[in-house]
Formats: sequence, structure tokens, C-alpha cells
Amino acid sequence: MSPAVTALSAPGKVLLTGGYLVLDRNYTGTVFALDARIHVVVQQLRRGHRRGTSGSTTDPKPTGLTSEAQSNTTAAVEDQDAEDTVVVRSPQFVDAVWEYGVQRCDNGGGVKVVQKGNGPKNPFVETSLSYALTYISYVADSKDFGSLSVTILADNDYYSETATSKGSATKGQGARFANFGVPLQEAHKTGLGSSAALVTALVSSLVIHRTMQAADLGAGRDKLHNLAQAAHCAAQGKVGSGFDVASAVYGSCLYKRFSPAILESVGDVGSAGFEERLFAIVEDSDPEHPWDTEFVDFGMQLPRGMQMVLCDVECGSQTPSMVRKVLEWRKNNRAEADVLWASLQNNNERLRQELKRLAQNPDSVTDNDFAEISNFIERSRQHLRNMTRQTGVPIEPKVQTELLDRVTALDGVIGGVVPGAGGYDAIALFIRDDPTVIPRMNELFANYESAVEDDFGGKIGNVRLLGVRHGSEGVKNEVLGQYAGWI
Ligand SMILES: Nc1ncnc2c1ncn2[C@@H]1O[C@H](COP(=O)(O)OP(=O)(O)OP(=O)(O)O)[C@@H](O)[C@H]1O
Ligand SMILES: C[C@@](O)(CCOP(=O)(O)O)CC(=O)O
Repeated sequence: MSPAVTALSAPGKVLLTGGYLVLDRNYTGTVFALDARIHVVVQQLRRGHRRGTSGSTTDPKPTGLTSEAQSNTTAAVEDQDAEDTVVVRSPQFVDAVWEYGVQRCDNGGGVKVVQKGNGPKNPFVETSLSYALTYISYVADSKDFGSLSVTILADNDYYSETATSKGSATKGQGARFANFGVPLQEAHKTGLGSSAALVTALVSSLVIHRTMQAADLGAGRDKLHNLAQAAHCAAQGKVGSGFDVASAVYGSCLYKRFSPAILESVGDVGSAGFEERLFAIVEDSDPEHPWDTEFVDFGMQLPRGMQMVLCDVECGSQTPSMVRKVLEWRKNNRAEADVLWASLQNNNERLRQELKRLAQNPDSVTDNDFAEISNFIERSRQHLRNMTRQTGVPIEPKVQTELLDRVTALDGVIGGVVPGAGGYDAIALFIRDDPTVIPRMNELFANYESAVEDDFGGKIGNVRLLGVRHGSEGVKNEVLGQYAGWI
């Protein structure tokens, strides 16, 4: 019997180095997991014994009941001729409720959730539900889920502040999770990988809830990774490198991507044979397409005396179109691209090795050692600026160059980059873990105004130090106490 409530969380990410390169298996990316996490709480509404497929009339509110109270409710609803429903809420946002009916598809097409009502869609939630329920029903050889209530809670740094979230912080309410007071579509994301953390936490919590125990999380990690990658790719409508899902599952690591062919033939939920194809992907049982992702050093730490911080610039980027343009340029300028890719890979690798050496030999950390880190970061940035010029894509646009240079000039700041795809997302900085550094940065940001004209017409807004730090840990079980007032 599944427990009444299951709670898990998965971390956000920063791709410190390897943006664009990591899309190609010949190169790697260094990804740091963050301590900003997305939490998912799954509650069983009633133990469903499906009697039909007519529309649900059941109150979708979570009961928050003990298992005993729940089985009483079960008895009360068992006779109802109602389809199972899944109600997903993101209570930090206005009207963020998605209600789905659960449909069993013929010919091995799996389990598909179908949104009720005409509200905005959430493809990441919808696809994760369909994928997880398909896998669960195939493994358990049962299509009985009962109705489920799912609550999503995101650490605040995933989104820029809003008037409401600022207010609730100053009044000391909702200390851990802010109320943003706006619809999710209006929240500005800071680029920490909310969708990958969400998909990972969501599919993991459903699979754990229905087919495993919380204690199985460690052993089930590879399968959860494969399922989350499949769901995230389907929801995005493209096969990315998957570094964000990988770090959400395993934590910080050096990442080499999987061969895209592994996920290319899964097909759509509902198509004949979908459940078997998905099962083979999750269980890694297709001899023609074995999972070939490579991780090195997962859980890697920063050197003693060093910290990573992020600064939101209240702007945001269009990653998919940037990726398209860079890949197009690479295709048409292969020789130049190969030189640039090789220089970046080489320098990125030296930076990673130096970070690792210092992390493993804390006694050898001296001021001078961080100077090496500074040099490698500067060199990576030079290559990224070349890439910006050559591709015509704002990977390190001028307003970000200016900001990075001005922060790096502060005493105690080791260096920084525009991580991932670059652009106008939050910047990542390595700083000395010394209490004087943050106040110096805040002083610079308090009246920060860009003095350059951007080469791509971009404009950064308020610069704000986020509270998020390096986290290193992947998906994990959570205790319920921290969600008081939200579930
Ligand atoms: N708190 C949340 N509740 C429900 N859905 C969410 C939540 N946060 C994010 N999402 C889903 O994730 C989508 C944002 O994902 P997207 O991949 O565009 O950005 P990201 O992963 O945060 O950033 P990036 O890819 O730049 O790192 C939202 O449109 C929504 O569907
Ligand atoms: C450009 C790319 O290599 C990194 C994108 O990173 P981010 O979403 O900007 O953190 C794309 C990918 O790896 O899927």
C-alpha cells in the first residue's frame, strides 16, 4: 500500500562551463547543483477503484488526512462512479491549479492525463504526469492510481522578486516559500532550471509514492534519471543536452551527454506501444540504444574558502533561439568552430581540474591558488566573447561584460561568468568565503547602472544578489514539517 503523503525535492543548476559544447558528446560541461530546490508533495486523495470514465465530481482539495482517516474516506468514495483525477497546485502563484483526468489508452499507449477546463497549460507538469503514470502502471501491472493531489513549492530564488514576495519577506511570513502574488506566466525566471528540477521532483515523487519506498531513492536514481530525461525532453519538444536534469537527479558533476537517439523513438503518449518503449528507456533495456551518459565527480565540492553566488539582472534570455543560431553558425563554419570549441574545452577542463585539486587539498589553498582560478575564468570569458562576436548571439553581451568586470574588480571576487547559454540570465560568481565580500558587492549593486550601450540592445534591470548557494546534492526525500501553511 502506498503511503498517504510523499515529499521530495530536486535542485536547480548552474552550468559553469560548457554551454553549447555540452550539446555534443565530444565535449563536456561542469554543472553545479544549487541549494535552491523545487519541492513536490504527493497526497493520495482516495484509493481509487475505477468503475467508469465519467467526469469527476470529487472535491479536488487535498485532504491532508492520516492513512486511517484516509481509508475511511476511501470507503466513502469507492462506490462512486468517478474517473481518477490529479490536481496539481503551485500555491505561491495566482490561479496556478491544473486539474487532469486520467485516461488509460488502448494498444499499450500508456496513461495520459487530460487537462480539464480552459486554463493555461503547463506542459512540464502534464508530460511528467503522463510519463510517470505510464511507467508506474506498466511496472505495477495496474492502472489503479486513485486520485492524487500534487503541491509544487519552489525556493524563492527561481523567480525575480515581485511586490508581493518582497512584502511577505519583510513581514517575516512564509519565511521559506514566498507568495509571489502573480500568475506563474508573469513571474520572471532567473534561469536556475526550474523546469528540470520540477520534472525530476515530480516524476520521482510519483514513482516513489506508487511503486517504491522513500528508502529506495538511492537505488532507483538511474531509472528516475532516465524517466525524468524522457519527460523533460518531451515537454520541451526537443532533445537538449540534459545537463539540468542530470544535476537535478545526481547533483554537481562533470557531465557528458547521452546519445540523442536514446529518446528519439519514444513517440507520443497514447500511440500504440508507448508504454513498452518508455519502460525500455527507463529500465535501460534496449540493446540498440543503451544509456551512455557519463558523470564524473558527482557531489563535487568547492574548494575550502570559496563560495559561489548568483546575481539576478532582472532580464532573461530566449535560450532555444540562441541555441539554434549557435548550432547553425557551427554547421556553416566548422573549421573556426572546431578551434573555438577545442580552446574552450581545454580551458574549461583546466579550470575544473584546478577546482578539484584545491577542493581535495584544502591545506594547499592560498591566495595565489585562487589567482589561477581567476585566470582560467578570464580565459573562458575571452573565448565566449569571441563566440559572441562570431556567432552574432549575445552569449556574453556588453552589458554583462561590464557587470562581470566591475564585480570581478572588487576585492574578494575571484571571477564570474554568464552561465549556461549566456545572455541576460543571472550571472554566477566565485567569491572568497569572507564576510566582507558580500557587503562590498551589495554596495556596488545598490546604485548600479550600466554605462555601456549593449551590442544586442539588451538592458539589465536591478542587479540583485540571490540568496542561492552551491548545493551539490541531487534529488532527495523531504520531511513534511517545512510545508506548514502550504499543504
Ligand atoms: N513553481 C512552478 N510551478 C509549476 N510549474 C513551474 C514552476 N516553475 C516552473 N514551472 C514550469 O517550468 C517552466 C519554465 O521552464 P523553462 O525551461 O522555461 O525555464 P527554467 O528551467 O526555469 O530556466 P532555464 O532553462 O533558463 O534554466 C514554466 O513555464 C512552467 O511550466
Ligand atoms: C546552451 C546549452 O548548452 C546550455 C543552456 O543552459 P541554460 O539553460 O542557459 O542554463 C543547452 C543545453 O545544454 O541543453
